[in-house]
Order: sequence, then C-alpha cells, then structure tokens
Amino acid sequence: MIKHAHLSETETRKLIKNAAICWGGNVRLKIYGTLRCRSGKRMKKENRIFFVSENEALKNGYRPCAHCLPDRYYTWKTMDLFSNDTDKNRNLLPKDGVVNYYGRLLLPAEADHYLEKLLHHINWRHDEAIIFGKRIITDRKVAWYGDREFEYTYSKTTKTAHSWTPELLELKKLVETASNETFNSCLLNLYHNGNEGMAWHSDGEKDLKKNGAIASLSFGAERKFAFKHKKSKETVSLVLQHGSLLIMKDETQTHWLHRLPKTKFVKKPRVNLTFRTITS
Ligand SMILES: O=C(O)CCC(=O)C(=O)O
Ligand SMILES: [Fe+2]
Repeated sequence: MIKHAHLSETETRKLIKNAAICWGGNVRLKIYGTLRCRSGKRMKKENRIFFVSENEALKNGYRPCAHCLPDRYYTWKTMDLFSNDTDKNRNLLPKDGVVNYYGRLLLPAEADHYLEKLLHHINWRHDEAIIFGKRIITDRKVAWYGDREFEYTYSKTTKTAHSWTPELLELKKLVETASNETFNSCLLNLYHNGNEGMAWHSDGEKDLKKNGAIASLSFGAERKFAFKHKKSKETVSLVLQHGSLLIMKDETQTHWLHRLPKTKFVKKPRVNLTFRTITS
C-alpha cells in the first residue's frame, strides 16, 4: 500500500508502468477500484492510495467499487447481507419469541475435531417414539447427557441422561459463555444424511424450564432449519453451518414449531446438540 500523496507524478507513472501499482483506493471511504475508474479519478490526491494487488486492498478492509467493479461489488454486497444474518443480536422471529443465530462459534478445524469426537465417543441409539399409539424406531440416532441421571420424557418415551463427556463439557462451557445462559443437559441428534430429519415440533415438554433458552450447536453437513408460527403459519428459515450456534428463547416454544427438513442433496452426516435446562 502506498499513498499517492507520498509520490511525485514521475514516480507514480513509473510504478504503474512496472506494475508495482495496479489498483487504486479511497482511504476515507475504504473503497478500491481500477486505475481507470472515473469516480476514482475524481477523488482528491490526499485521499488516494495504491495497491499492488486486489488481495492487498481486500486484506486491508477495502471493498470493491460499484462503478468499475460491479460484479465484485454485488458479491461483496450479498456477502454482507449474509453476515447480517449472523448478527447475534438480531431476532429472526417477527413476533412471539426470540431466535438468535450466532453463526460459526468455532473455526472449521475446531469444528472438525469436535465432529469426529462426537461421531465416535457418544453413546448413540436409534430414537423411539410412540406416534398414534404405534412404536416407531427412527433412522436418526439420539443421545442424552446431563449434570446427573435426569429422566426425560418426550414423544412418550423416557430416557435417562449419561454424565458429560470431556468434549460435551467443553462445548457446554463455550455455549454458556457465548449466550450468557446456563444449561444442565443436552439432547444430541445424529442425522446420517439428508434422508433423515426432524418433523415439525416444539420443545415445550413439561420437564423443561418454562421459556428457558435452548442452545443448538451444529456440526457437519449444513442443513436448512425452519420455524412456523402455530397460528399465523408464517415461516422463517436459515442454514445452520458447521460449528454454528442458534439460541431459541422466551416464548418461542409456545408459539412456534421448528423442523429440520429432509433433503436429497445432503449426503454427509450432521450432529446437532441442543443444550437445555431440566427442572424436574
Ligand atoms: O437438529 C436440529 O437442528 C434440531 C433438533 C431439535 O429440534 C430437537 O432435538 O428438538
Ligand atoms: Fe426441537
């Protein structure tokens, strides 16, 4: 990076000729563009900065100019919209509850490490449910861990919690610190591929703390996750990334259903951890 103000006109021309200067930018607006850009040419010399590469501009926090680099500007703009979705203070629900998406809490390598541990060191079992009086065994596997041997009932089946593994305790701490909440148990789900999902439901079981936060940590294949309002039927959906955290709290479970839709496009496994607070 070199400021135009630090160069004479002869030096500038020479550096451009030698390809030591290839791009220009505006230090105040943090925008970069081509050396031929018309709006770039209009800026005051003291605001102009030069870069040898686009990478150098990007690395220093400059964004592409909408005039001379419209394609790159569009990509940057949509990336920006995407990152707004990971604004953890934004409520994804329009009413009657709070859902915050924190985005990736872990680096990809850290998330890979936990995915491996979870796949191999968890006491996975096929889930059982009683639906319309019939006993159903799911393809999806589940496991339940907690502070002590809680008994927990859902879909008319009762499970007893195992005690935390070292990895689960590390993840529980991470989630508690990020969300400023506390949890005493965790329900884990293993979806082997996109043929497995979870139908519309809410996590309003009576053993759960009323309106307590539920923290959902995802590993492995990215999957769509959706909410549907019980009365108005409005829906909200998002993609849960590898190593990402989603928090559902307040009245969410009373007014909204959620699900993990099946998809034929996903061939890889996904592990989801929902940290909860059991009161019984
Ligand atoms: O897999 C998920 O993301 C959600 C799991 C879920 O909703 C649940 O365990 O109650
Ligand atoms: Fe759920």
